[in-house]
Amino acid sequence: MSAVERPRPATTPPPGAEVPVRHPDAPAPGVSLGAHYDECFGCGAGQPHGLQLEARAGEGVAVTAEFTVKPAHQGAPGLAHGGVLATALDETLGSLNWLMHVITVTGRLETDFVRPVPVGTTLHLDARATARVGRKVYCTGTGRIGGPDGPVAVRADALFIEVKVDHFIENGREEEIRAAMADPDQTRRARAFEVNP
Ligand SMILES: CCCCCCCC/C=C\CCCCCCCC(=O)SCCNC(=O)CCNC(=O)[C@H](O)C(C)(C)COP(=O)(O)OP(=O)(O)OC[C@H]1O[C@@H](n2cnc3c(N)ncnc32)[C@H](O)[C@@H]1OP(=O)(O)O
Repeated sequence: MSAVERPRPATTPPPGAEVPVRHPDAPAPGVSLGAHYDECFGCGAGQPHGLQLEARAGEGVAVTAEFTVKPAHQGAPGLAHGGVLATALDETLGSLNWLMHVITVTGRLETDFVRPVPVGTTLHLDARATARVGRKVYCTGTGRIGGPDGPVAVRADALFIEVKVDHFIENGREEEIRAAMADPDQTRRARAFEVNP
């Protein structure tokens, strides 16, 4: 059965799944992860209306992040759009890549919207990987308001799938791929994750 035909929520790890392992070269807890791509809508500085989310390494295979909701992120008047909040969770979960030194992309993202999030609010996010099975990484995250220990406003369970750099080279629009490949830092960062001892 192909992935799109799957009838069941697939974000619950099966029995016997491996425990995710923190890579020995993962950034130390508290260290900022930086953007994986400057033009990323989630974390890049090159997107003025993007989320410009800043994530940092946590303990184990976990990260924390903050994102402040701007007027450009509204759905209803004065409130964050749900898709933007899902993006914040997606980006935070995606940054777990840095802790495991793998490249993964979102296969499935299940989001609960628990409380409305007003413009100007800083969303305090955390994410952790809970299990791995082959190329599949199971992970979970929350976004809180009012502080890192504040009430949960959004949460997500997700399934990320490991890919190689070729996934981007083969599927991305040519002009951006060419520019990324011409940037030695970008290429080095991406390729480094393919070697996963
Ligand atoms: C020099 C160039 C420089 C490049 C630099 C790049 C740097 C990048 C660095 C870091 C990037 C991080 C970016 C983070 C951004 C935030 C995260 C996002 O928003 S990512 C974007 C949104 N996601 C997608 O666009 C995926 C689109 N989907 C796909 O491409 C494919 O469907 C893919 C790769 C996910 C899977 O396709 P398959 O053909 O490789 O593999 P199959 O066999 O279908 O799946 C593998 C296993 O996963 C399950 N699976 C896949 N999708 C599933 C789903 N939706 N639900 C349940 N299971 C699923 C399958 O059933 C299979 O499981 P079984 O091994 O048989 O047990």
